[in-house]
Amino acid sequence: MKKYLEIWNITKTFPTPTGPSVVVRNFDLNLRKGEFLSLIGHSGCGKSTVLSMVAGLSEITSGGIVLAGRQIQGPGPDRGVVFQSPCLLHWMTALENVLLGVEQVHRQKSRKDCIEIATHYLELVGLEESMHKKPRELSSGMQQRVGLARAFALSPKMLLLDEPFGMLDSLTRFELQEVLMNLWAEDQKTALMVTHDVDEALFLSDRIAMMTNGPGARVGEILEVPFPHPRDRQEVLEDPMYYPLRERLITFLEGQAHKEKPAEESARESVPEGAVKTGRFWSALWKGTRTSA
Ligand SMILES: Nc1ncnc2c1ncn2[C@@H]1O[C@H](COP(=O)(O)OP(=O)(O)OP(=O)(O)O)[C@@H](O)[C@H]1O
Repeated sequence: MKKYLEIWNITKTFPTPTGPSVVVRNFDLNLRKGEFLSLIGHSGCGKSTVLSMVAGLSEITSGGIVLAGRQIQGPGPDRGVVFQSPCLLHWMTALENVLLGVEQVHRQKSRKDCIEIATHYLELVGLEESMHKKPRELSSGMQQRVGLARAFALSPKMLLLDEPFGMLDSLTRFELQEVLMNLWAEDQKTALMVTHDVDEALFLSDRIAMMTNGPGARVGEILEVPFPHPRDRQEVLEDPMYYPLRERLITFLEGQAHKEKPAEESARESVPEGAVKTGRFWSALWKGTRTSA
């Protein structure tokens, strides 16, 4: 496989009052150009930590990350990041929020051209009627559409999505999964997404990397998702491969839930106050067929 993103043997240690806490250890993962890969695992295993190292927002303790042949050494416009909350500037309209990044990335382009780019992506996410509204006039789903448009409009080399629909209700989440799929179909951006939702991962991804539980988490297994693009949700759900693939994900995660931590690591694991994550994943998993946090 030709590697576009190479996460090579990374370890991340956080200092804590009771000693260093190793969140991920010897973590390897490669993505090819244009691939959509989801990272799935239990709450607190280190998914967001990995994503923020790729975003350049968190330092790597050891190992390295290379994107398109260049080592990542900090944040940069070559990576568009979408978080759970879009964090829009409240005094600017949707268009101005998108334009801000576009003008910074395309400094050589005229304002008119930049407006065209921003408008194009806002139209793609279905906000042609609302692009002159301010965030407070938009629903949370519409705000996240602006967040997606903003990330794609930067023309980044890759997209990093950290539970982008985690705060939305199911119907809005489905709608936005379609929006993301359409954006991705137009641009074929290499994408790394963190999610708790196995159905979301199966609908959107080419591959799903399953993380072991921390401390010292790494990729335990990788699942190929064979459904052809463009995908239609109903067709995906009716595909005879769908439930066996879903079962494989759940079996892996269930296996991790029952695995004991190595005594040495258990003793060293320390969760600082305020950084504790809840066990939302598993309570949600067994409450219904859908597995989202
Ligand atoms: N700045 C920090 N200092 C110390 N420990 C941290 C810090 N940030 C994260 N951690 C710890 O690292 C571990 C992994 O956190 P992370 O947010 O990456 O997990 P996650 O898999 O994304 O969880 P969730 O699915 O609940 O969002 C957790 O135990 C967390 O408490």
